[in-house]
Amino acid sequence: MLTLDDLRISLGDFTLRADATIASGGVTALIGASGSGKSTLLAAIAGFLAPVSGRILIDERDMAGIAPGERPLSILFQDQNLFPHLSIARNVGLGLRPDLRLNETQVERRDEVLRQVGLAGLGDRLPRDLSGGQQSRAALARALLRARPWLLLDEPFSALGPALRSEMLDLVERTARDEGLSVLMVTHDPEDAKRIADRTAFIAEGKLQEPRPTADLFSDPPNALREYLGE
Ligand SMILES: Nc1ncnc2c1ncn2[C@@H]1O[C@H](COP(=O)(O)OP(=O)(O)OP(=O)(O)O)[C@@H](O)[C@H]1O
Repeated sequence: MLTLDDLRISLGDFTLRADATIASGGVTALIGASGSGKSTLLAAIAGFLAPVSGRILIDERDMAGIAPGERPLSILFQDQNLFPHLSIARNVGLGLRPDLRLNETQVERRDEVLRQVGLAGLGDRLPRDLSGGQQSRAALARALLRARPWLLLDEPFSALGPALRSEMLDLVERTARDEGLSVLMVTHDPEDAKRIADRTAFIAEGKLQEPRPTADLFSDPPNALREYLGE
């Protein structure tokens, strides 16, 4: 469980408040307009931005003072997920060992995850020799190998066309379920949430609302969400 306990985060003039609980397991979407604070909230959960007040607890452990790399999560961004000078196999292997000294079992595990995301046989290529969708798959493979209980997605697939984006979302959902991960996914697109999110939390007017089952939220949206959806 991810608990945002009376949390207040500031970035310049912008302040976001969050007092909500995000259940473990499955996919939770964070939806809101551009500039509503979705990335800011993810940055705080990942440890890149210290809260002004309040607490972030992951599985009951207070994250205060815990460095980003030590938190029980992986995060994928839209850009800069892969090192351009390292092969795909090496980029992905970093998820297991930052010094890349993989033993035989780890090499097998790496190759298994490459297969799982549909990149078998492409490990020797450099990122620039893969398509955008394949690069997204490699970044996802590395996050999967890190095997942290939470996976945070900050619109990593938004540069992909609609068909590829849906394919990646389905892959995330499937692998997250197979691996027992909890996913927190930022999106500005209600269709992404409806596609894979069990629960959706809406951010508006500087505040995160408590997550609700996705179908319920969209069938009976609060006023601010209705406005956002243009209904
Ligand atoms: N480095 C910064 N300094 C000051 N204010 C910032 C900074 N980065 C973002 N902001 C402001 O913080 C607010 C929240 O931004 P954030 O990027 O979290 O929104 P978002 O919901 O993720 O938007 P988008 O969907 O466009 O990515 C915005 O009003 C933005 O202008």
